[in-house]
Amino acid sequence: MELTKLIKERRSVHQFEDKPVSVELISELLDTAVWVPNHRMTQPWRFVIIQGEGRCKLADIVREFRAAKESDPAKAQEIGQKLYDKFMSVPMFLAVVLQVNDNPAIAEEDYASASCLIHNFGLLAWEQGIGMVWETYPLLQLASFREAFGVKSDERIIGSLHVGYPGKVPSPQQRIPASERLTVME
Ligand SMILES: Cc1cc2nc3c(=O)[nH]c(=O)nc-3n(C[C@H](O)[C@H](O)[C@H](O)COP(=O)(O)O)c2cc1C
Repeated sequence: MELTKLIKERRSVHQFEDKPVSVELISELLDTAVWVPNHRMTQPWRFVIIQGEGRCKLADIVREFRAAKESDPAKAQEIGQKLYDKFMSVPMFLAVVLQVNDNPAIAEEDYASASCLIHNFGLLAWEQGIGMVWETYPLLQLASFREAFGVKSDERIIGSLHVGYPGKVPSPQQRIPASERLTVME
């Protein structure tokens, strides 16, 4: 697909077909996605995929986490179950894990570089007919959620990517043209 079209037509996908995604394909796409600019070439990332039955553990954690916020047990059960079902409807969870750098300047550069990587991956996936959404929900800081992905204490999950074949593609949200925000100085 032409790059301009790919960039403009990619959407964040929230609803997926009940169809597995090939780990081999995702691994190949990630091998391409890592060709990002990366100051100091720290390459601080790694990736963890949870799919299939493995999703039950995540869905359980989410159900418990959300239900604990409700005082009414019936409401807790209902909302918790809704989230459980939502998580089970995601074919693949792909956590992007960064080694935390103690130097704030390097940590910021690392995050910038990893963001490029995630967008690369989103575009490459879209080209293959696969959708994703980059999720940054508070669960990323939850000990049980981090444990489920095998994240170590000096690591950070910067995104839980929900990946799958789109069940529904959202309408585009219009962008303000950059030309309206452009200042040229001579
Ligand atoms: C750093 C970052 C974090 C995001 N976190 C979430 C999130 O937690 N939940 C969500 O639904 N979408 C999240 N998104 C996706 C945006 O909501 C989405 O990109 C935006 O609505 C524009 O839609 P589009 O990607 O389809 O153009 C995130 C995007 C970025 C770049």
